[in-house]
Amino acid sequence: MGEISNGTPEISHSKRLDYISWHEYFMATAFLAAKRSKDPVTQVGACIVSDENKIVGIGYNGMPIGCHDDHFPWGKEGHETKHLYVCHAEMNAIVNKNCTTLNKCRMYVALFPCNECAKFIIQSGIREVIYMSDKYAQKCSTIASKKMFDAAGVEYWQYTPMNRRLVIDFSEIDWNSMQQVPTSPLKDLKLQES
Ligand SMILES: O=c1ccn([C@H]2C[C@H](O)[C@@H](COP(=O)(O)O)O2)c(=O)[nH]1
Ligand SMILES: [Zn+2]
Repeated sequence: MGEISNGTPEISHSKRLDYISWHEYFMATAFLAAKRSKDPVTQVGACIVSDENKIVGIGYNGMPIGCHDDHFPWGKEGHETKHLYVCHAEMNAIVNKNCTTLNKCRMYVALFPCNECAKFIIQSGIREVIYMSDKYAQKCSTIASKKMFDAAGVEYWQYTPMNRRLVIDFSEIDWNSMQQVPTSPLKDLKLQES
């Protein structure tokens, strides 16, 4: 929005062109979820999307309900490791689903799913997996995942972002332009109270 000479904001009648794509939106949502992870090494987020581009499930890697983040291990060495306890992002996204079926859905995920998650993905009906990192491509679990996806007909492909950076800077938000304009004294009063 620009400004015309008398100080009145100029409203554009054509649509914005710098909006993000569906892929960017859903992958960014997966990465936003990953920011909730307490894992010091690998933070994973997953976002499940219906064939109508509606988000139907989100998850990140974290300890199970009731297993406090501060009472369970986050290390990788020794007998007591995080791997015994952490719920994977994909599994959490699937169990968090807010619809009856995930048939024909796709999953956006920060890391290529392990073999256990691949089983969940296949059984849930998800048909496509879009991932960013394949850092464990050489591990048996990743090789097994790909073998199962190929056999089950689940498509998977690595996402390459169009934009290198996607920033949400709260300090840049123009709060004045987002405030509701009071229309009546009653509404004005309600706004002041809240
Ligand atoms: O399919 C997967 C595989 C792994 N995760 C989680 C589980 C752990 O919290 C980390 C992996 O930790 P490393 O230190 O990199 O071994 O990622 C997942 O959510 N989904
Ligand atoms: Zn997994």
